[in-house]
Amino acid sequence: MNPDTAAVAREPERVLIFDTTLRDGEQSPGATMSHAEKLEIAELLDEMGVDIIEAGFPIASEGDFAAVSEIAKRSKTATICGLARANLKDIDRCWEAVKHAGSPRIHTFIGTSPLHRAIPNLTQDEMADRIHETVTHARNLCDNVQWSPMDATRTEWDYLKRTVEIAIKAGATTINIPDTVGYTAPVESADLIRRLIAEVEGGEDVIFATHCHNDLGMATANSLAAVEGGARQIECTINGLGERAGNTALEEVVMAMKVRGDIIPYSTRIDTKKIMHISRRVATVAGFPVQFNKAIVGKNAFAHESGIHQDGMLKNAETFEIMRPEDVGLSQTSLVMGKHSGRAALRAKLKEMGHDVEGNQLQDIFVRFKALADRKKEVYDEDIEALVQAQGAAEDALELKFLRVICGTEAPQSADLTLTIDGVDKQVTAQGDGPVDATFNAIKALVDHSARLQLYQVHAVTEGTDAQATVTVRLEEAGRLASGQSADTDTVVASARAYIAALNRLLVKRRTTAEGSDTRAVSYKDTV
Ligand SMILES: CC(=O)SCCNC(=O)CCNC(=O)[C@H](O)C(C)(C)COP(=O)(O)OP(=O)(O)OC[C@H]1O[C@@H](n2cnc3c(N)ncnc32)[C@H](O)[C@@H]1OP(=O)(O)O
Ligand SMILES: CC(C)C(=O)C(=O)O
Ligand SMILES: [Mg+2]
Repeated sequence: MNPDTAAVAREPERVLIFDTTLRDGEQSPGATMSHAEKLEIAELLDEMGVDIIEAGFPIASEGDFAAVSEIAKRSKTATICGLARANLKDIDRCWEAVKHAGSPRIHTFIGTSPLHRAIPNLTQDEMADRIHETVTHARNLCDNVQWSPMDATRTEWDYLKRTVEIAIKAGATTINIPDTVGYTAPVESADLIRRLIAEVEGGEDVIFATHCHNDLGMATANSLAAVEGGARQIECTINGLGERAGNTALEEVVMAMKVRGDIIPYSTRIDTKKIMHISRRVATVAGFPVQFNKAIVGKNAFAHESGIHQDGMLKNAETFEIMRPEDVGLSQTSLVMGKHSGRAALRAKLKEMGHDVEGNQLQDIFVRFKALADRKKEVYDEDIEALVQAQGAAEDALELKFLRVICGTEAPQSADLTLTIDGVDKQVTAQGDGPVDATFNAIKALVDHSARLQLYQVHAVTEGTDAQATVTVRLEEAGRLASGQSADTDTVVASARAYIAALNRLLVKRRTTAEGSDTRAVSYKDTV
């Protein structure tokens, strides 16, 4: 008895996890992985507790052969499997690669449905003979042989039954039932496996496996239904990588069995805490980013933005989460700050960032946070820090009321500015060499001063074209330095606010200077 058959015989409720990220996953257009990347992913799969790793298709290329051989040599506990077509040359090549593993497996297949039988142009009898010959050959090389009738779910029942019986008699130890084109549905998936186990001669002596594709978005449901029908091996890939719409996602079936053990009472050997890391590695090396709302591993799978959800999460995480993020290897749930967030989440976020704010101060930051969130998709920690730092501007003598800048290829650029100066609105239009220069000239036109611009610095604090720009301005006047900082999705607005903040500080410094000898340094112009 090979180790996989023995494991299922020992524990009837055990489901073997067969990962084919490196074979079917790599067949996704553009997902090719390098030799070193394949070794890394195989090592992670082995450490995570995957039972069988389908490492490649050894006849396909020298590179595939080398990767499967090396993965076999390095394997620790996982069975290492290679794919082979229904011919002796493919099977020999496959065995040459997998034989180095502590536990090797040969997986051979042929398309049994009418559409697939037409490709090699074989009659049913000729194909039956081919299956007998190739599975016998594989079994003479290896005691762990998997056979797959490709496109099983579109194969006539009588012919499927006949071919499965031939494969079992020839020595196959696992019979995989592929839903190659993602055509089946859960009820049918369960019934097919149940019927095969009940009606196929020798059906109770082999492991039945399910290999689903996601063309109709039912791969996970179909795989779990097959298990319900008696399958004890699920074939899957990390992140659901694979041909067309992909294969069954490993993380989905494993977590479904873990979370809903009450109605899906099967177990796996997977260390689920390793899921997130391997998901990210596969996404990176395959160059296939995970969609944000992908179950289990998507960026938003444990993220909450709406105020009611965030409030509930802060009170009891179980209100809106059925899994603990730690169970899949995430450190914590993320409260995403955005236009749907409320005060409870903002207070918690500020506290996490070291700002214990309540009452009016919280309200003030909340109002500006909402205004920012209306203009920006996501408000990051750095954005909130910038809001906290910019607090207190309301008490300043100078306040930006309105700014419109005309800029583009035709110089000169001009700024139309209204400042509230000690409660009175003053307006001016000024020109300059670029939008920022025009804006600063407009400020100077309203607030006459002799301060020198010592520093003007712009940083995009977060990513994307809607990122907030943080602008820092430092002014120097009669040996006194004053800095201002502001953040806004509009760089020119942030520049104006930072300049005005620096001027406000300069005013305060001037007022607190004992002699008051340079009161002329900053004065307001009566421009209307
Ligand atoms: C559903 C699945 O995922 S099946 C696996 C699909 N994966 C891949 O195809 C990836 C690796 N494939 C390859 O690198 C290449 O296709 C190779 C090396 C296997 C074969 O390359 P080529 O010899 O140039 O053949 P080509 O790819 O053009 O056509 C496939 C051949 O395999 C035959 N074939 C396909 N499946 C089987 C099978 N299970 N058993 C026997 N022959 C098969 C086809 O009939 C065709 O044969 P023909 O050339 O005599 O008409
Ligand atoms: C090779 C087989 C098992 C396959 O990937 C499929 O049928 O989808
Ligand atoms: Mg497949």
